[in-house]
Amino acid sequence: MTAPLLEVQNLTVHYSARHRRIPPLLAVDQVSFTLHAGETLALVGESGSGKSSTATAVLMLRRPQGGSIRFEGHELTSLDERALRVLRPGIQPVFQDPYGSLSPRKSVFDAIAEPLRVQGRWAPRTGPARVAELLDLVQLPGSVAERLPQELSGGQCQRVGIARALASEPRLLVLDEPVSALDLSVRAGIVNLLTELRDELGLGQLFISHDLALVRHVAHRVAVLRRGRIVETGPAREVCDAPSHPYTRELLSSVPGLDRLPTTSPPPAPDLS
Ligand SMILES: Nc1ncnc2c1ncn2[C@@H]1O[C@H](COP(=O)(O)OP(=O)(O)OP(=O)(O)O)[C@@H](O)[C@H]1O
Repeated sequence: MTAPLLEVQNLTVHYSARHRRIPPLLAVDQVSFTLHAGETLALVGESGSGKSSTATAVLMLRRPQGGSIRFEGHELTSLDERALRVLRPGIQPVFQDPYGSLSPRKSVFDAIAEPLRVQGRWAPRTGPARVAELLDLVQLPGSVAERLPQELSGGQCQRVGIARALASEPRLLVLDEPVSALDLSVRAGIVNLLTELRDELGLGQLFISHDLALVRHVAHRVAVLRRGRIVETGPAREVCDAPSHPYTRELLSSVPGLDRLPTTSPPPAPDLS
């Protein structure tokens, strides 16, 4: 079996209270999981369970107070900012709010070109062609390049956010509720795009969601977080169809229409050989 793309062990995240007599809030408590290339691992749990704090630590946007995060064999928690800057392109986020993650004053072209320029991968001859290629990869017409984010629909804007993430040639995408701010009618298109990109490019995906019906559809494995701890983990279909922890059952009972979802075959397991 190949080494995991991402290996998180005993991850711990605290937030200090403003008042020093109040103990720090333990948002993530000894969380461990692995993720392979080509695999989607979903982190689910109700609001405040520690999903985004885990994502923020994996992205190294905030250093955790304890535990280990290994990405492609590098221990991220022991690296300084300079060393992290070299590895950061490999782990890219896609956030919930498609408009909020793009500058309102930058055209789609500039938004996608920016990471290429910052990472020294821009050349006048090849740069524009790479932007066109990335737009094509997220199934947007080249004509959107000159538009501003506010001239796009939410779904188109999220596709631009994904293209911008892909510009860094990541191996891991951290998807923090990537469709929950979108109209129901466009969610399936974005979810299918993410799945196609995962399979085509062999990306690992850490898929954060409170929506178990969606997770059942897109993820290979799921880890259920409750108050910062993983209470249940396993293949997504097994956890969603026959949960063993009462908290997972409670989460599932609040999913409308889960029983009406089409019983399609589960996503093929990634090749871990
Ligand atoms: N910057 C912060 N400062 C202090 N406490 C925080 C901060 N960010 C998160 N928390 C707290 O940490 C806990 C976990 O929050 P987190 O945002 O990770 O959960 P979540 O599962 O992602 O929730 P949601 O689905 O609402 O985003 C919560 O109690 C939250 O109030």
